[in-house]
Amino acid sequence: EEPAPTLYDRLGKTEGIAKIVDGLIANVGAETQKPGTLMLRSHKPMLDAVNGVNGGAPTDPTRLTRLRNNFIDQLGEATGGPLKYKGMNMITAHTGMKITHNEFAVWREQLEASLVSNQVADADKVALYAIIDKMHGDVVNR
Ligand code: HEM
Repeated sequence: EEPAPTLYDRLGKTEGIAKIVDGLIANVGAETQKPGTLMLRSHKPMLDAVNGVNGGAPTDPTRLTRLRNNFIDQLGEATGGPLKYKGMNMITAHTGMKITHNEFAVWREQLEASLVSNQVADADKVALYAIIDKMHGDVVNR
């Protein structure tokens, strides 16, 4: 008998998780362009490194790609897939950003919009949010 599909399988394996992460990144990127947005503050150092400042050369053009690939690995591992997260732990990755609960909530709305556009089933969203929300304390107020 076949083993029950894991959350990793139900999300569409690495390809499905990559689409979710790319949707999140696109949504957060669009959010950082809005006037008065909460999301620019925490993301500005990374965006400056990727885009360069005042027409200057980027100092770290692959920084966002590394975050993307690390996030895919992290979710691919945490949902029961064969991927292995090799990035920083969540406390270290977010220390110094002083992310507020409110900023976390906006980021979570960007994730929600990606889950909706990728047609993730409600039960799978609940399972994914259980993973995400467990990390709230490691990400917020660091
Ligand atoms: C549970 C929720 C979250 C998870 C799972 C998560 C995951 C990650 C991961 C895997 C990295 C890359 C670490 C590395 O490359 O070693 C990262 C970096 C980052 N996170 Fe998060 N994150 C979360 C919430 C947030 C929130 C709410 C914000 C801001 C509103 C945020 C902003 C950032 C930024 C700006 C970086 C890039 C660091 C840099 O390269 O400068 N994260 N996050």
